[in-house]
Amino acid sequence: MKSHYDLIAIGAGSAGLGIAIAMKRLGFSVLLVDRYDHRIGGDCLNDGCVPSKALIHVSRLIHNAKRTQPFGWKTEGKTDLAAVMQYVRERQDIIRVHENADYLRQTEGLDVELGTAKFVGSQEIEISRDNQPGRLVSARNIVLCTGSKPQTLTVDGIEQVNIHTNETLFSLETLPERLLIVGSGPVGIELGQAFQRLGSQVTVVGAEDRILSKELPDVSDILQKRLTEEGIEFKLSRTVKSFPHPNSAELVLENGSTELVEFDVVLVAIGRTFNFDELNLSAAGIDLDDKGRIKLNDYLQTTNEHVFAAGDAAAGLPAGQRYFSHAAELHVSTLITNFITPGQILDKKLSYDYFSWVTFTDPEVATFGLSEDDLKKRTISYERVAYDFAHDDRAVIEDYAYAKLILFTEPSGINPFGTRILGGTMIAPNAGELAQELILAIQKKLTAGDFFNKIYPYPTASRINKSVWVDHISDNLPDVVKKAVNWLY
Ligand SMILES: Cc1cc2nc3c(=O)[nH]c(=O)nc-3n(C[C@H](O)[C@H](O)[C@H](O)COP(=O)(O)OP(=O)(O)OC[C@H]3O[C@@H](n4cnc5c(N)ncnc54)[C@H](O)[C@@H]3O)c2cc1C
Ligand SMILES: NC(=O)c1ccc[n+]([C@@H]2O[C@H](COP(=O)([O-])OP(=O)(O)OC[C@H]3O[C@@H](n4cnc5c(N)ncnc54)[C@H](O)[C@@H]3O)[C@@H](O)[C@H]2O)c1
Repeated sequence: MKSHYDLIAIGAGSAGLGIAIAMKRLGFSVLLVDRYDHRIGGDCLNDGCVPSKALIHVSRLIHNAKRTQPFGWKTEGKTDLAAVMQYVRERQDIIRVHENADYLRQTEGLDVELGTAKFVGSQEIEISRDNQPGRLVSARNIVLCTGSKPQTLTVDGIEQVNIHTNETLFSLETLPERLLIVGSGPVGIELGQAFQRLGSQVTVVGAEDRILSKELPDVSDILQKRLTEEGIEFKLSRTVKSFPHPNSAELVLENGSTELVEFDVVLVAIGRTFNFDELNLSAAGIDLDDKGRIKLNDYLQTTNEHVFAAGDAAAGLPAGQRYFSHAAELHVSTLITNFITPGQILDKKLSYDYFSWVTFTDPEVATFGLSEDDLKKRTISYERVAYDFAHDDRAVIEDYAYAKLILFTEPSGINPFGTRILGGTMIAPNAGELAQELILAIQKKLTAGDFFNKIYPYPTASRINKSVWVDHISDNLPDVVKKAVNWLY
């Protein structure tokens, strides 16, 4: 193996794999480093997106089977969690066939080194295993793709509790009767619904007064109501004060009063922290900010001009933090564009203006483009257009009339057909798929007229993307336009 590369990627998760493979395919010499072969694929493959979505898939099958009872079917039985986790592992193994060191070496032609990387100079790292002195390698540019790990909960009595994070949860073999989830963000809520559907009694404790606090309150309210109907108990505006007993948690409310909840297993899902401790960042002149994130400029560059960050490790971006596999994809494409663009003046700044994400609950929540907060901060004029699926035939047929689409659009003006979408949120079954057309519309600056003129097969669920405009345009047609068409008739 070489000792100097065009690029070294530290960490082989979504970010590291993405940049290493793309740069190698472009003809650069690339070294990809991760601690162990089985960590290749990072959080997403090993203990994030893939296992959680596989678990959600099985839990949905079980839930849907139970819903056939009113039509004469009898469904009974108990979830065999060992079999469910076996299914999860099998899905991971299928993906792992092309996410492992041998495959990457042989098929992608990458140099892959297994070991822990630490900086020993501004463009030089040492890769060691088992704390033994390791190999020294340098590169023109180094990209930190070291990801994130779960925040730990530090309260009295925690050592006596059967406690898990997303890193250990998927090795459970027996379904907990009572699962206490601390944290009401996407990890807690997605996995909470999955375990409730598998048969656990789930209680969610959240510090804030609503679940999924990064979403609009309208949306989190609808979701919370539906999850409550499925049997999840919510203990919001509360934190865990202590675990006085291996099976009970003392919760503290905002007014200082306390209450006890009983459980068998705890899942902690209270956000993310970073893997910077072993990297010896100071040896390369890489500074952290006061929140422990790597200081970055808009071009994902650290305080060392040859070192960049991507993926969860890039939480210190001026544009804000986004912990998603596809945020890593966006970081990678921005970095590569800038690496191969002549002259810094043409470099692309990282922007989340067209970014989107999906929370894979049932119903799903899809959020895209500029948020209402972004619009207010940037003093951009907008209108809030809300559409209830109660008026949509497909939603009536398939019993999701509770669903909702909220768009932030340009003000209608004299020609409502020319209005464009700026951002929005949808809560509905398959919202993640339904919203893709809206996301493309934002990116390609499509107008209300483009949707209006499209004929959607009846009764496709995506007709909603037109219906919202039909109602909005009808409501906002200026009198002068009505007079003109009446005259023309
Ligand atoms: C339960 C859960 C569900 C999720 N679901 C989704 C989802 O549905 N969709 C979505 O988009 N996102 C989802 N995410 C988020 C997503 O998993 C992460 O944003 C993504 O995996 C981050 O990728 P990354 O490459 O930045 O980091 P990681 O995947 O964490 O990879 C970092 C790698 O760096 C290695 N590393 C760290 N330090 C060193 C070092 N010093 N030397 C060598 N190697 C090192 C680690 O071993 C690791 O393999 C989910 C997260 C969780 C926890
Ligand atoms: N579908 C997806 O794309 C998906 C799914 C899961 C996770 N993720 C990513 O993973 C990241 C991490 O998710 P997460 O849910 O762990 O974190 P999060 O930061 O999004 O949410 C954590 C929640 O826990 C609460 N909390 C913090 N400390 C607490 C305490 N002591 N007691 C009670 N509540 C407490 C916070 O107020 C917050 O609401 C997310 O930001 C998301 O980007 C994405």
